Amino acid sequence: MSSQDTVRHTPLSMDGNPTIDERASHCFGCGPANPQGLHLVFSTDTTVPEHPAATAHLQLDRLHEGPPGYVHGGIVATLLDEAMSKLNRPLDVLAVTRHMEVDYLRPVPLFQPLVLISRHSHRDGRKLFHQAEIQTTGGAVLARGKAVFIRLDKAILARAGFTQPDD
Ligand SMILES: CCCCCCCCCCCCCC(=O)SCCNC(=O)CCNC(=O)[C@H](O)C(C)(C)COP(=O)(O)OP(=O)(O)OC[C@H]1O[C@@H](n2cnc3c(N)ncnc32)[C@H](O)[C@@H]1OP(=O)(O)O
Repeated sequence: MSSQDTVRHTPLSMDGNPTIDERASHCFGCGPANPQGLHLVFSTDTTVPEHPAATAHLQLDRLHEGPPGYVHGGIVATLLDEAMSKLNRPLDVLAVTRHMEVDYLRPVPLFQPLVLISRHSHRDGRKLFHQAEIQTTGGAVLARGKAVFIRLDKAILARAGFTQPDD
């Protein structure tokens, strides 16, 4: 089953109980209300429910330049992180990135269509292990990321100091 998931990071079970990112819609990666954001639009694929995948198609310009003509490395990491974060909703968890590693395999070009793909690998208690790639439309892998996301609950939210912005 495939569905388009433009904004939400939060699990389906929280629908009707919007959390911070849903109310704000300013996520740099996918928030439609962020004027400087990347406005990524993902499709999530839950054909294999235990290994959901997310895909976005994008093309960047000089706003995101690092080396001349290529995407800044921090933006590359952002893209991978955002793609992996989109796996949490189909897994029905609210989670944030705890650890991420990036392999910069080839420079990522500006002004060319790119494909951003992520897939959930496995889970160990509250830890979720995800992977992501930035590819050319021909399937060449330009960058690869792996991350550990931590499932949040109310106690962790309070301990970590996450607070809700004013309405
Ligand atoms: C208000 C909030 C709203 C949230 C909205 C959600 C929307 C999301 C939007 C998404 C936007 C895009 C996404 C973003 O940008 S999310 C934004 C970026 N991320 C953050 O800001 C998270 C900051 N971190 C924290 O707040 C805390 O660390 C949390 C709360 C996550 C856990 O703090 P806590 O004190 O509870 O735990 P811990 O930190 O000691 O450790 C946790 C576990 O991790 C294991 N570990 C560590 N390293 C590794 C490693 N390399 N390989 C394998 N495992 C590793 C470690 O051993 C431990 O395991 P275990 O002991 O449990 O077995």
